[in-house]
Amino acid sequence: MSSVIGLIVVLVVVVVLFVLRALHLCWLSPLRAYNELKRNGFDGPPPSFPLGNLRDMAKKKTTSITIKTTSATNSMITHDIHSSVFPYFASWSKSYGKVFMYWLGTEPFVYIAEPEFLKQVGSGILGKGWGKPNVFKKDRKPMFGNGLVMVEGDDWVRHRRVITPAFSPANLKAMVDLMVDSTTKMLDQWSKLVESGDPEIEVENSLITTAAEIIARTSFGIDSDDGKEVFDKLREMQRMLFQSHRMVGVPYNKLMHLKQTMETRRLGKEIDSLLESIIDSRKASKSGGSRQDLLGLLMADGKSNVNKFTTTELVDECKTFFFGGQETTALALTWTLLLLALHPEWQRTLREEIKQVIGDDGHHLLDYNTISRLKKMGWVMNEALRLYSPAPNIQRQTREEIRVSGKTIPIGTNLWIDVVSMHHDPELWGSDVNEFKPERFKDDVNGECKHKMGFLPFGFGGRMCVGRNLSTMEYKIVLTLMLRRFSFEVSPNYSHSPTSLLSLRPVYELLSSLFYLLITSKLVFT
Ligand code: HEM
Repeated sequence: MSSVIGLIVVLVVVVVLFVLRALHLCWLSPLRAYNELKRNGFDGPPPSFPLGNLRDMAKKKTTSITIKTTSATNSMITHDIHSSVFPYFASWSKSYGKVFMYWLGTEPFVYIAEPEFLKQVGSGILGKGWGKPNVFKKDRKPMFGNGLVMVEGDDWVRHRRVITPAFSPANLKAMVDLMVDSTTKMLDQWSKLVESGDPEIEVENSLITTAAEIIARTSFGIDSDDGKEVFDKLREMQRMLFQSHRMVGVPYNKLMHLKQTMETRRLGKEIDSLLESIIDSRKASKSGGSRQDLLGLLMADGKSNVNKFTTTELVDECKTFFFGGQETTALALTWTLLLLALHPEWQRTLREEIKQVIGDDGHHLLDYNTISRLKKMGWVMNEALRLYSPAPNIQRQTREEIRVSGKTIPIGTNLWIDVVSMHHDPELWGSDVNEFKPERFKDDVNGECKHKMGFLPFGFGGRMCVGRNLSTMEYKIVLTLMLRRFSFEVSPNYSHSPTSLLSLRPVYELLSSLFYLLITSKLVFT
């Protein structure tokens, strides 16, 4: 009898504790954050409990897709994309300005599309002083774990110190031949398509596959088959994690999407064990961790044990680079091809530059130093990254109280920096903001943006993208090889509907692997 009473008491205590915790999580803590931000002058759309502003966001997104999806008539393709990629932010900005508060479930976010405000928020904060929103860290754990994108504090310093040398000029130079090799393989397949009389190419998919192969070979020294399995599973996971109906920020949302949560966990475990076996076979191989590619540097013990990565850390970094290393660069190239297809005069300009700098007879080798002389291609890359930034937003969490323009941002506040908005703001770029004009970058690395923090394709401060030199080199090599062999037009089958699925992609929803940017290609050099 007494044991039954004991059990009941334990159960009651557990239930009471659960209810108290849920109350704290769902009600008291958000309410305190809301009041604190309000007191400090942050306004925004009124949240409802427990969805915050999610319902309104979903509604605005659906309306924008119905309205904005356009067919491929060139004149109908607009680069004025902010209101279709982030319709809720575009709409709220009209009422609350460029800095306001909004809610993902019970998680408050300060939205920032004002470069001067961002400059002041970031001044004096070192890379290790920034946090990443806990809500995303938890949600995206199977994808990035505690890799460089998510890690914080002294651990971030340690990871960044070990990883940075992998992108040294000497290491980048050694990657050129592998990049040329993988790209040539892709272009030979394109040639076959053109010769078969079906010149329509699924550009995004082609480029993602090639970029994936490049990162697998250059950073991990593994062949494309091993890499492909990891990439396929990572993409599947991305599709699950970023489906729009998920309710990130709503307490216990994983219980509402149990099947999806279990599936994501399963994929995460499979990816981890695939990567562990790649790491193990690398350890067992003769060259082991002494190779100077990314995996070699991660595996090297360092002079002391201070820099040594645990197996879990190694796996998390591999996932981070497998994902970060291919998706963004491939999307930068995909968007560039769309822009060049719409602007044949720029295809001609770049071809002329390639001819002058590298030669067009195929005998001049592409190398690291020559590529850096492709200046106009650099302007085109910047302009493509401005109009269609593959990383459409940057997220942070404050780890100290910050005072800006008389407002206090409390510790633990989530920040959402809207890169697409800043890159499309006429107040920063002028009335031609939505036009493709690479010459903006001719004499100014910031494209004559009125504020230095208004152009952020690779992020800012100490946490700026560690792979930017690699991706610039890869971009120039792949584009050079493509332009030497093909010219591009927009296919009538292309539907312009850019969307944010972590990265900025050409089509709405990654429902299947068949949503690609379609471009008609013609062989120009035989
Ligand atoms: C066009 C190509 C690329 C774009 C637009 C891009 C964009 C970005 C942005 C905006 C950030 C800052 C994120 C933040 O502050 O939260 C970032 C960070 C990062 N990127 Fe890239 N990236 C590109 C290519 C690459 C490549 C090729 C790699 C790896 C091979 C890479 C690996 C990373 C990593 C590891 C970080 C985290 C750095 C840190 O927090 O210390 N990225 N990237």
